[in-house]
Amino acid sequence: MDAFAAQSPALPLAVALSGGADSTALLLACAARWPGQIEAWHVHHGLQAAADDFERHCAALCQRLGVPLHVRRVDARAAAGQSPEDAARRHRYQSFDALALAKPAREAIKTVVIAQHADDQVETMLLALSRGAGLPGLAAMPARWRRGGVDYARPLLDVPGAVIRAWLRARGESWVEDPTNADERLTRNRIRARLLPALDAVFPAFRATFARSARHAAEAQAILNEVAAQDLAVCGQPPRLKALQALPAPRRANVLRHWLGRAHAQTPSSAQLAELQSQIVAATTRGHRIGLKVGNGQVQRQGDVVVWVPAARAAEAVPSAS
Ligand SMILES: Nc1ncnc2c1ncn2[C@@H]1O[C@H](COP(=O)(O)OP(=O)(O)OP(=O)(O)O)[C@@H](O)[C@H]1O
Repeated sequence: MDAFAAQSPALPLAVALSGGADSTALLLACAARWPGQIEAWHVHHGLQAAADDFERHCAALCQRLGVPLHVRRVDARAAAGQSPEDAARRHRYQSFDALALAKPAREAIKTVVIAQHADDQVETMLLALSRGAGLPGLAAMPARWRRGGVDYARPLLDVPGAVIRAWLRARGESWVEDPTNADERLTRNRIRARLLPALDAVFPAFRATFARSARHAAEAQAILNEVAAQDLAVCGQPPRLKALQALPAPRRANVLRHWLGRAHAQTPSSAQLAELQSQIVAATTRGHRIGLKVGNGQVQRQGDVVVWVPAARAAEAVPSAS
């Protein structure tokens, strides 16, 4: 299991250690490969009774390996309308940001490694497909990205989960089993328990082929982002109505999505984008208004341009037309 064969990460490196099988294996592999250059980061979510077991396992493992362990405690309870997994992930990355900042520059961690594997990637793609996601969703999890001046990597992304567990067992290593993994009320767990065995039976190479599709989707999305940036430069910010009307429909959708995402952190649904497109195309005279609720605000026409205004200001200006 040489997860770093393709590219050596910048050191020193932190392993995001949950105490589960995958990150336990990743820590063991990293500590053997780069002794003295590794530390472990553990986030105590405080969500389940098992959280203390996870922390104890991490502490014992790190002590045995001589790896410094940094633990952060968070209250990762989900806000209204937020899934518990999303809340935990958000708190986790905020903790990683804080841990990355906690060091003086000369000792700064250069790379953080996360232990998601090939099965996790397939599950993420299937979840995206089930929601009718576009390319960004189908691209699933990137193998590398940058956040807060630190490189993040998922070196196990091509390794099947069963290979990781077999590797641990062969070494007599233990880990903590997350009790929620068996809970089939969670869609991801149903996918793991029911769909992956079926896929294995029909398409034995599905992990590799799905991963290839995810990479194709990520590459195609990168090109679409470039085209959108170029089109937005031509349309201006906020975009001019006439310039938007001159674009073919798929490129107009692409640039609108890009503009709303980058400039306003809003993600329109497919239905909203289709409605916005028809309002833009129909606005051929000065008198035509545009008004459509998107996220927590509204897209409106202001003279020659299209703007997005937050809900409070939208209410003052134009009555909602959506
Ligand atoms: N509490 C945590 N503290 C630090 N890192 C975490 C924590 N939870 C998850 N991670 C990191 O994020 C990755 C994905 O988390 P996820 O919850 O999807 O998997 P997991 O089942 O906990 O994985 P693992 O088998 O490694 O524990 C983990 O492999 C680990 O690298």
